[in-house]
Amino acid sequence: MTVRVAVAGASGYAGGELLRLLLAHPEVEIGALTAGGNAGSKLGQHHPNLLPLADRELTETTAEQLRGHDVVFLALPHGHSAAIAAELGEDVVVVDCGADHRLNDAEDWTRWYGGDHPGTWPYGVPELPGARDRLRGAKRVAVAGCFPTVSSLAVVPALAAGIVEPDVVVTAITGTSGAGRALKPHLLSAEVMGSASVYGVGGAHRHTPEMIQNLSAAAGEKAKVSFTPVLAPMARGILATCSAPLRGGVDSAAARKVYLDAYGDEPFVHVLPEGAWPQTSATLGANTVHLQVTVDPDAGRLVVVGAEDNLTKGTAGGAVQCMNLALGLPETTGLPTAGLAP
Ligand SMILES: NC(=O)C1=CN([C@@H]2O[C@H](COP(=O)(O)OP(=O)(O)OC[C@H]3O[C@@H](n4cnc5c(N)ncnc54)[C@H](OP(=O)(O)O)[C@@H]3O)[C@@H](O)[C@H]2O)C=CC1
Ligand SMILES: CC(=O)N[C@@H](CCC(=O)OP(=O)(O)O)C(=O)O
Repeated sequence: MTVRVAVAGASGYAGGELLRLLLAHPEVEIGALTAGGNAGSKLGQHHPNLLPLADRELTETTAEQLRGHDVVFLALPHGHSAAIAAELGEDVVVVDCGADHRLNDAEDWTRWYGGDHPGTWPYGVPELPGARDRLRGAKRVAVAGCFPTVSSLAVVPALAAGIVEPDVVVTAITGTSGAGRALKPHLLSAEVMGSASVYGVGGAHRHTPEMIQNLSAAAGEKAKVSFTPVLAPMARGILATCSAPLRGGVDSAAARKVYLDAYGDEPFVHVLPEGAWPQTSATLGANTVHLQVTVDPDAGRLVVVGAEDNLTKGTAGGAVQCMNLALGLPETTGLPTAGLAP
């Protein structure tokens, strides 16, 4: 089976990571690569690491360029995917790395992103309850946000098992590539190096409703989420520390069993051996989430720590995993589980 694939937004960080993974995918042939203002330039100018594609020219992001492929990945800023997808036809698999089709609730969309809700597509975290069935054979996929991917995977098993209250605190340290590669003063090296800073504090980050959506579905009731992102001087990686009040007398061993039962058969979500704690470096470039769970008996809280590479499992790896499911390929095809550490 040869799957012809196009990538829109190929000059960006998510597009570059998609291409790195697609180059190693045995069933994929890489077709059109498109961009915005950088259309007309060579891919190698933007991603010198992608040597086999260095001489490929970036074209304009139009439906005309993207048509004629089996799969189209959209790695564009929010708000661009609905119009392009509508022009591509129903038989093409469209995998959207942006936020446009993640939220179920039209009011949530308007509140957090503005404008009319572009509609909801199957949600691209296969390991969440019921998601895999919706992704198999899907023609449209909404890849999850990077923070919701790791924090939902960290908390959903406990909520589904009813061992915690649906009142969750998430503090997640992130590298700067999460913000994309467009120039922004607060991401200059002089601002970021040697410093850690918070942003989107007090429930102001747009990933909060996406987390609430995932956690409420697992809990069977409306969940509360207090989310604080922390920018750290690293290029890639997210380390999310999540906690929630315990229900009943759950100890660390019982909590650990909940997670091993939930993820024991998952190829990409790994519960670390007892006493080992996740570190971002172990997940870099890998389509993995590393988790560890414990109970803080004095605080009466469950504490779960998760690590991922925001560009791999948090975007492009998750996107390729969903493409595999949509096409009926083995879900793990072409996806690394070995990270780049140190
Ligand atoms: N970075 C991350 O960790 C994650 C990103 N995502 C999502 O992936 C998408 C891409 O993000 P990211 O790669 O980080 O962003 P970048 O800013 O790095 O890349 C954006 C890409 O979109 C292109 N582009 C920008 N404006 C337009 C336009 N008007 N028309 C056509 N193409 C355009 C850019 O082309 P040009 O170079 O020509 O400007 C570039 O190729 C976003 O929706 C983001 O939210 C999701 C999860 C995590
Ligand atoms: C460091 C940094 O700025 N990170 C981004 C991550 C968002 C992201 O990449 O996800 P979306 O697909 O929802 O845009 C942020 O916090 O907005």
